[in-house]
Amino acid sequence: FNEQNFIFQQSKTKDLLSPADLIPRLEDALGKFSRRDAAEVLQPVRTAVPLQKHGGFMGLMPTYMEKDGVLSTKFVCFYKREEGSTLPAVQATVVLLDPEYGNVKAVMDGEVITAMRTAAVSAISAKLLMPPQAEVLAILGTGKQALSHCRVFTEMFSFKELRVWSRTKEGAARFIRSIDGPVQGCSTAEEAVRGADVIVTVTGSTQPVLFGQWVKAGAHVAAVGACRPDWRELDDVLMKEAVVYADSREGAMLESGDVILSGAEVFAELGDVINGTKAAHREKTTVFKSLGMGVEDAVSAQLVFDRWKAQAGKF
Ligand SMILES: NC(=O)c1ccc[n+]([C@@H]2O[C@H](COP(=O)([O-])OP(=O)(O)OC[C@H]3O[C@@H](n4cnc5c(N)ncnc54)[C@H](O)[C@@H]3O)[C@@H](O)[C@H]2O)c1
Ligand SMILES: O=C(O)[C@@H]1CCCCN1
Repeated sequence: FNEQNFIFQQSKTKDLLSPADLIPRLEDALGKFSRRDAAEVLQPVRTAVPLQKHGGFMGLMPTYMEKDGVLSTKFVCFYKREEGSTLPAVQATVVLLDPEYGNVKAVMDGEVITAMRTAAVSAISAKLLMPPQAEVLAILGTGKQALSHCRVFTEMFSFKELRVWSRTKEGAARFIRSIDGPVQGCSTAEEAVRGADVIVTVTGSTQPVLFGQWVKAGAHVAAVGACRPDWRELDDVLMKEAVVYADSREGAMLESGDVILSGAEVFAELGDVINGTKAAHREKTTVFKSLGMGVEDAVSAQLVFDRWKAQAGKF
């Protein structure tokens, strides 16, 4: 393994991935995961190794899809960042292997994959769970995930109004400069979410930033941050009032402070809704608790690899 072509840097993954191509593959992968058929998807809950000295974790996210012949793992480091910090909260690398021989097929920058697949899965949750005729989208947080969610959600849906909130003025200003199209910067999270039909929480917060009393009945919340058992983004009121969906039930029970500490029940996985085995309660307030799964990285990395092979006329 020393051929340069097999290292996919950020610019390459960016060129080769698009939400339109990725979304059907992610829907298929979420459905397969929820069937718990070991020949379709083997994906243990992520192993998180604490990096105590640096306020972070290294997550290992292996996945094997026997029928599809896909074997991969992501290494992801994520950190609790203090206000004003300009360091990234998340850094990731995805390794794609040959399941028959165990050799490495490709090493890919994981930043674009993580940003796009996470936003695409949130968009799938909104497609399934948001109220009909949703008009207002609110995003809490203005980092990388906020930008990718904004891109994917505006590509997939036609909201009439987009609002954003950041804990810092600079964060909101940077976000507003980075995107095309109108967006309303809000000075409080409450102002951003009051009356919103869809709310995306993409902050590095470890305390609730979204409170049930602000959320319109019937709204859909895609909750993407707070991925440790003692970290929160949502309060108990919201967790208890909403119908809660997760990407992985086991993941949510082990990793999500919002689920564990509120005592809320996970009603279904997104894959159960895709498979038609659980209902999509669009008429109720819904929360999709996203923690991120290796199988999402596996199909994204495979897509990058397939597109590259097709372009390069390889094999
Ligand atoms: N579910 C998933 O699959 C998945 C994937 C990637 C990232 N994440 C999580 O999403 C979150 C955002 O990731 P990112 O890559 O966009 O990070 P980022 O560092 O680019 O952005 C983080 C944003 O959160 C804000 N923030 C940080 N602490 C806050 C606080 N205490 N209160 C309010 N806002 C705060 C920052 O100002 C910034 O706007 C992180 O929690 C990350 O762990 C989840
Ligand atoms: O699935 C992921 O890639 C992310 C990384 C950061 C923490 C939460 N999960």
